[in-house]
Amino acid sequence: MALKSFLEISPDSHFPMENLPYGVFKPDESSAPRPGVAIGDYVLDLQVIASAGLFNGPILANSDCFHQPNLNKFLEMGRPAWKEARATIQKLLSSAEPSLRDNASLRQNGLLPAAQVQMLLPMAIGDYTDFFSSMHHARNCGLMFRGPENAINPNWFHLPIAYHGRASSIVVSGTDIIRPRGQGHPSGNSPYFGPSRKLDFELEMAAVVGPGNRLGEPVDVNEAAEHIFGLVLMNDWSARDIQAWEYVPLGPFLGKSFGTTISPWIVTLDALQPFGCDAPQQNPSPLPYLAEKNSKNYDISLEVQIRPAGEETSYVVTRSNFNHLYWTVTQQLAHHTINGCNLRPGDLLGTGTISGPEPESYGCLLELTWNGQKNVSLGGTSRKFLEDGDEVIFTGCCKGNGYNVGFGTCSGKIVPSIP
Ligand SMILES: O=C(O)/C=C/C(=O)CC(=O)CC(=O)O
Ligand SMILES: [Ca+2]
Ligand SMILES: [Mg+2]
Repeated sequence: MALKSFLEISPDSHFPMENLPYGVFKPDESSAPRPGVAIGDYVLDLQVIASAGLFNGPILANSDCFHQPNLNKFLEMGRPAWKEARATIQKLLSSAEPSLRDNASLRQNGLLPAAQVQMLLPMAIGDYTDFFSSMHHARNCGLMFRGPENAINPNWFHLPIAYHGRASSIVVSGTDIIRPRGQGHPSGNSPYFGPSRKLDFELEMAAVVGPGNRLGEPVDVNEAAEHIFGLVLMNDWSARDIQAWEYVPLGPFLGKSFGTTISPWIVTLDALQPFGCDAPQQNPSPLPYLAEKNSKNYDISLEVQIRPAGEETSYVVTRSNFNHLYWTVTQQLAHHTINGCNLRPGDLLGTGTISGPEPESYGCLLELTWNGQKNVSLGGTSRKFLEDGDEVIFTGCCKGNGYNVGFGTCSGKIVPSIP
């Protein structure tokens, strides 16, 4: 049974009372960024709510965490603060609670139509790491880049492989992506330099780090969930021609670092809790430091649409699910810290491309077109890789009984390379 708010919330909304995702926004161009929570078609301004003294629980009453231009301070406070904030906001928005419902001026200042505000990156991201945790994606990339002999390296089944990404070029949904220029090396030819000819998306999600750990003090895998505030949708834009030529032996560099897009709303692990499901059986069993008492994934349906340049209509090119990940986000986080590496509040851990087993569930054009050998159809037109003007739109949603816990969208449009 859905929780009841005094606000009218459509049953199709991604943002009912059960969700309450956090973001950062500006009410208008001239105002300062502040934290907010999405509720139906509105954004609840947490700075206004805090200034009105309505965060009156023991942890948040005297905190300035919602008077900040990003969520980092709140992320650092950890799960007790997150739980207190969620309980307070759920109560404030409920149909039975008068303090906001019956206060017209507070509603006027504190509840803004989502369509009118400008969303920003929700946190300052110090470091960004991208994992490689879908077995289907690993196998498909391996087949294309390395051949059938060693499509998946033996180490893949023993540890969550990752590379260090570039934090400075992470942008919020809606930001244009400039087609990168770089070197490619078609087989049998000399390298060329120019605009990427094989620009791709990668369907991913990412974990937002909470308190983090001190340098030299790893996080236990069974406590790793306490360090994850929530998840966002993520597009790890990838230039496949640049990547294929540069990545041996050190891994992704300029083929990935030109841009990564995340959705503006962080859906908390607390909101995702009802959608937890068993993670895949791991064979061989992981080493003890990666063995979880409770190995959990989430049932999150994911979809990618492309709106071709100059068209109003967008077309679904793939459907996948977060539960296809072989390595869980908690294993990823524990593994990241096992050598003593410190994670800090606001760090971003990409899951890796989330491909499922069927060709209709592959998470990037490289796999969907098998490196340009076939086309994906977009109504009257088709693509091997992205063209200038194409907009790529990700959505993610958990289906509850009579409600959704959704992520909204994560989108970006390709604009031409600089001349
Ligand atoms: O197989 C490779 O060499 C690399 C493939 C990727 O592009 C992987 C990557 O960015 C990680 C991921 O998204 O799973
Ligand atoms: Ca990736
Ligand atoms: Mg990227």
